[in-house]
Amino acid sequence: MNGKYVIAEFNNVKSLDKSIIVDLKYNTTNNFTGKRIYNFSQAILRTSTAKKLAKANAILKKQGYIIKVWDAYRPLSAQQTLWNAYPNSDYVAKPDPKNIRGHQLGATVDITLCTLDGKEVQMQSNFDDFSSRASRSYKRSSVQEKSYHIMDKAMRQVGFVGYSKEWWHYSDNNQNFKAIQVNPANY
Ligand SMILES: C[C@@H](N)C(=O)N[C@H](C)C(=O)O
Ligand SMILES: [Zn+2]
Repeated sequence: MNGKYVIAEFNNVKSLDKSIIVDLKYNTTNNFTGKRIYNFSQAILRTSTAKKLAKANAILKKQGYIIKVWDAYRPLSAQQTLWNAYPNSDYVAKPDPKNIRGHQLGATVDITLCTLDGKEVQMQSNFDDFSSRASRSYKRSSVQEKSYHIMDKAMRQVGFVGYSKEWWHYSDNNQNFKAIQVNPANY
């Protein structure tokens, strides 16, 4: 990324709560494309969205859990690469420069839950399992149901809305942000 990217009203989630675990899957080849999609390791979000995530993490910590972030702000170019790899709007939002939203706005985050020692809890599917297994209405086992509800309740409590087809995908209920391309490495 180059000079057209500017610092704006974004925050690195770890600067608000360093206990949040960040493991950006698209900064690795361990994602559904098998390719590295971008080259930064910072999870950044709109400042007010990041504050909500930190609040959810504080709620979860009292219950013995920590949030792990798999993806946060996603540049438009990255969204295009994901769309090219899997052009199915049920599972990947089709990028539209005239209608920037969700990850590309920095107001959406992909997460899972870990225990306080950093181990992922059992969820109903892997990240980016683009099948009915990922659906919020999937019939979960009792262990999966417990983890899902603990995470979902905390996220809803602070103002996130879960996407029906992907249990890991949460959008801030405020998406009223001016679209801007930034370089997460600057945060
Ligand atoms: C690609 C997947 N992790 C995801 O975030 N999907 C939604 C629909 C999106 O692309 O915004
Ligand atoms: Zn997502």
